Amino acid sequence: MSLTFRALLPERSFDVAFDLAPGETLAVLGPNGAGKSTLLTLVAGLLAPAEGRAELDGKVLFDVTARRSVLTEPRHRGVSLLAQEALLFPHLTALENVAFGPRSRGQHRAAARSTARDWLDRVGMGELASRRPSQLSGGQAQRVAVARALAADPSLLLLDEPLAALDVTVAPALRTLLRDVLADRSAIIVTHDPLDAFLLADRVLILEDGRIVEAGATAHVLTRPVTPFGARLAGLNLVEGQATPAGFRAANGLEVPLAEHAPVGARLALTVRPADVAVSRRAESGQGFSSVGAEIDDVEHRGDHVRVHAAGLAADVAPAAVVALGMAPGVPVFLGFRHEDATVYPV
Ligand SMILES: Nc1ncnc2c1ncn2[C@@H]1O[C@H](COP(=O)(O)OP(=O)(O)OP(=O)(O)O)[C@@H](O)[C@H]1O
Repeated sequence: MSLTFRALLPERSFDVAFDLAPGETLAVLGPNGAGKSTLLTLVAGLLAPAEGRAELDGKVLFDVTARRSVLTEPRHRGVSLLAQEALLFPHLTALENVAFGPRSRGQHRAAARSTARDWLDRVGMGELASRRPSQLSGGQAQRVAVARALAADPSLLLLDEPLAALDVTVAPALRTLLRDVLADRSAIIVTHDPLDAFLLADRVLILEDGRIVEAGATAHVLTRPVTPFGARLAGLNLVEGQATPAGFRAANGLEVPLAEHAPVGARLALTVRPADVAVSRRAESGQGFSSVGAEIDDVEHRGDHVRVHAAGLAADVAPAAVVALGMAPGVPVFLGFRHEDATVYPV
């Protein structure tokens, strides 16, 4: 199956277009209010765009212009939605919940129950098939919900933060299950968790204010982010700057020679891992090393290290170094890194 999607919804400042290749899993990320849920509900048919067109495997999901409005009913779209909460029918058993989809698509009772049993086995819930949702844990109920979504044999699976409501002890096993069922399936997963994007998605779409600000193969976005959100996702410092005759120069005064020529004035991005940024009390720029001076904005404890923020950069240092250098907000320091640890690329 393949999806083409373009939709405009001015009252939510939503204007998004993308395609999905057969078997591809797309992760949609972005800050709160970016339009992630809006995208899913438009595909699922719970919301109509002001304008746009979407096709799934040649079937029109919606086709809306100023003059006509074609909207396929949600249940005829070939799309299943897996939400944050399992949302099972409370009065039905796990088996009956999963059989509901095949049954309403016209399968006979026995065939629908057999399909349901197969899916419950696949998600590791075969033995609890006769339980009602109130007798299941959150993780077990979500497994049943996965089985229910897939038993309907959707062309496209939509996942809305499917692991967000689960305990951290249960989420990894369900993530593994999703990785397995998504492997050869077309899916769109909305998530706040970068790990879901790393482990489940082939491609990433980052939305901000109802627009796509970054898109590409997951590995590409994680190594060459161009937005602050993308950089946070990738766990990298992102410094924007431009090409000068001397190399890369950022607004904070940071200068780095360029390995490859870039036309003067070209917009560039520099990324460097916080673990590769060193903090010192004296300027140490020189051979193969650049630094920039600033007062510390914030010092944040993070498990086995401390993250120091200054000059728009984050540096991860050992707790002992924080004490030795007397690092605290307002203290002047220099943050620097070796050129070989930084990546500079055009934006
Ligand atoms: N039911 C609604 N009616 C009107 N506007 C809405 C409605 N739901 C969301 N919006 C608006 O649409 C925009 C996109 O919201 P949406 O819920 O799609 O964002 P999101 O990326 O899913 O956010 P979150 O991460 O908080 O779930 C926001 O400006 C929001 O205020």
